[in-house]
Amino acid sequence: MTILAQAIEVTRRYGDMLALDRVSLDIRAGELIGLLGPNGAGKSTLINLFAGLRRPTSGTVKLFGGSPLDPAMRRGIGVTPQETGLPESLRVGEIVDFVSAHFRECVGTAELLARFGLGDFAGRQVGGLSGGQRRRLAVALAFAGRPRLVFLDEPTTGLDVEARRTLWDGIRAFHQDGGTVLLTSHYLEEIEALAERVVVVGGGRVLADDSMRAVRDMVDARRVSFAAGELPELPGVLGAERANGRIDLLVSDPDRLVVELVRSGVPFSGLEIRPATLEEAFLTLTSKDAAVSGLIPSTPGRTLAHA
Ligand SMILES: Nc1ncnc2c1ncn2[C@@H]1O[C@H](COP(=O)(O)OP(=O)(O)OP(=O)(O)O)[C@@H](O)[C@H]1O
Repeated sequence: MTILAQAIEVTRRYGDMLALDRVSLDIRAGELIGLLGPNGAGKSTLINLFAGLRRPTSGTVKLFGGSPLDPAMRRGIGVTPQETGLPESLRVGEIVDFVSAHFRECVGTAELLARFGLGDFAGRQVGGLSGGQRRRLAVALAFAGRPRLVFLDEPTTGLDVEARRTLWDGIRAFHQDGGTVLLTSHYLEEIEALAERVVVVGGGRVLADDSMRAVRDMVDARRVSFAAGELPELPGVLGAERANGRIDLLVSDPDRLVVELVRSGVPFSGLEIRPATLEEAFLTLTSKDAAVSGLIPSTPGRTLAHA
């Protein structure tokens, strides 16, 4: 499959802050990729690099085989940043016309607005739109110039359920026509609804890169926590941490773990079992401490991206 955009061993620093640390990622034609990660993980930075808005400190970023700094390459992409300021006094239709005028081919104002549920608002001033309508307009603008590749940074933050679904439909329609999308989100359900491939970033690194299904399986983990001394080898442990006298084990089958723990005869107390959050699951799975602590043998899942 054709690679449309590529990050190769990309590092980006802001002063002392390491926002991206040797990240490699290929975006192939026709993919709908969900980029998932906690605040500050480096998602926006990665989009800004692909969009030519920032340069890497080291490593290479390619867009359509060329440089993202080249306007000819950038004309093939559409971007909606996390925050957009649209002129309040312009009408919705005028803004779409203005953006479209920058591209050789465009979707057309009426069709674009209809796709994003804004068909009735072409004549309305932006100042008269609700927050959700503005956000939908900002996302629609990324598609105005018939891009091959679209980057959407948290497209649905702040939208109600109906507006979110309308926006998802617009994104899906573009994808079904062969378009390629990379979108970021904090919401697993959003990534689940849209993406086929999921890239999880944390602390500036790619922590996992796999199909939605494989990532879902990884996240279906439970955290079993208790106080104990040295542990024997226990089955099905995906990750382990020891802090403040307690041991935290990330497991897919907590019942089996507890049975084996009792069987081992190791004294323990204060047993707690709770679902692992997405963030916890990935951070624990990739925790170097778990592997080197000697607490238990650590066997990272096959889907993990290795350092
Ligand atoms: N212009 C900047 N100057 C200094 N530090 C920055 C700048 N932009 C980003 N950072 C830092 O780089 C890190 C990555 O930021 P980035 O915005 O890429 O993360 P993110 O995953 O998009 O986060 P969020 O989900 O909160 O939007 C953060 O620690 C952030 O504070």
